[in-house]
Amino acid sequence: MLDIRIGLLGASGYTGAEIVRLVANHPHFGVTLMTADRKAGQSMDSVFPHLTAQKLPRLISIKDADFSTVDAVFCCLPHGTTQEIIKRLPTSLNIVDLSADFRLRDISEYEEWYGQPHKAVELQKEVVYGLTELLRDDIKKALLVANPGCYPTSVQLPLVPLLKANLIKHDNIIIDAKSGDTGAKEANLYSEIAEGISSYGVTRHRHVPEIEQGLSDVAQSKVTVSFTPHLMPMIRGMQSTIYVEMAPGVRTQDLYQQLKSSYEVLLLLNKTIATTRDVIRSLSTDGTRRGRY
Ligand SMILES: NC(=O)C1=CN([C@@H]2O[C@H](COP(=O)(O)OP(=O)(O)OC[C@H]3O[C@@H](n4cnc5c(N)ncnc54)[C@H](OP(=O)(O)O)[C@@H]3O)[C@@H](O)[C@H]2O)C=CC1
Ligand SMILES: CC(=O)N[C@@H](CCC(=O)OP(=O)(O)O)C(=O)O
Repeated sequence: MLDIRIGLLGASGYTGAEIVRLVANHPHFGVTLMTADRKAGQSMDSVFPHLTAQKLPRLISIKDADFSTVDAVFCCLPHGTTQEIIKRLPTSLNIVDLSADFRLRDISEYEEWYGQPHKAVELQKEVVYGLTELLRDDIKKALLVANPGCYPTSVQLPLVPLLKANLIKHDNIIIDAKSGDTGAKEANLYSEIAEGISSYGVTRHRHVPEIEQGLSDVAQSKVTVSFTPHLMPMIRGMQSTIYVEMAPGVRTQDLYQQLKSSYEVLLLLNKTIATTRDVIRSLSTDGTRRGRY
C-alpha cells in the first residue's frame, strides 16, 4: 500500500523524468498516473530507457486521467498550458507546479514578462513559492507550490543568507549565469549548441522579476539585479557567478562564514573551485541517483 500516490502531468519531458526517478525510489511515494501529449499511449521506458527498472503506469492523455487514483500531482507542463490544466483539477489535490505560471505574485508583472493574460488568477492566493531552503514550513502546508525557476534558484540560494545578515548592498548585483541545454526549448540541436557559448535574454530575461521578487522579500526593500544568462555546450548543470558590493566594514571572509553556516554544500574559497561536473558526480554517489542524465 502506497502512502502517497503521485500523478505526473507531462511525465514524458525532462523534468517529468527527473520527478519519476525521485518518486519511484522514494520509500513513501509511488507513481500511479502519468500523462503525456504526443507520447500518450507509449510506455515510459520506451521514452526514457534509464527508467526501465521502475514499475510505472503507461503514459496517457490528460483527458483520460482519473484523478481519484492520486493524492498529489507534479505538473511538468510547458508555461501557459499549466494554468489552464491546474484550474480544472480537483481542489483537494496537493500540486507542485514546475512551470513559471504561478511564480510571480503580481499578475500584471506576469502578463508583462510572459506576454499573455493569466488564466487562473484565482489560484494565485493558494500559492507558496517553493524555495525549500527558505520556506520549508509553508511548503509543507501548501496546496499549490510554485517551483522556482532554475536561474532564480541558483541566485537566491547564495544571496538570501547574505541579504538576511545585511552583509551586502541591495543594488549593483551582477549575475553572470550559465546553463546546460536541457533547460533550452529552442536551438537544442547538437549543431547549434556544441563548441559555442551564447548569451540570450540580454537585459530582458523573464527570470529577472522572479529573482527581484524573492530577494526584495528577504531584504524588505527593493533589490535590483543585472542578469545575463548563457547557453553552454553541456547537457545539464548551471553556474551563476554573482558580483556584489559588500556593506561597509564587511570582508570577503564574512560572506564565506555566513554561507558556510547556512548550507551543507561544497563551498571552497582560495582552494579548488567545484565545477558543474563535480556536482553531478557528488549527486551520483549519494545513493539516491540512478543514472546521470
Ligand atoms: N528543463 C529544465 O531544465 C527545467 C524546466 N522547468 C519547467 O518545467 C516545465 C516542463 O519542462 P520540461 O520537462 O523541460 O518540458 P518538456 O518539453 O521536456 O516536456 C513537456 C511535457 O508536457 C507535455 N505537454 C506538452 N504540451 C502539452 C499540452 N498542450 N497538453 C498536455 N501535455 C503537454 C509533453 O508531452 P509529450 O512529450 O508527449 O509532447 C511533456 O510530457 C516547463 O514549464 C519548464 O519551464 C523547470 C525547471 C527546469
Ligand atoms: C537554457 C534555457 O533556455 N533556459 C530556460 C530556463 C529553463 C526553463 O525551462 O525554465 P524555468 O527554469 O523557468 O522553469 C530559459 O532561459 O528560459
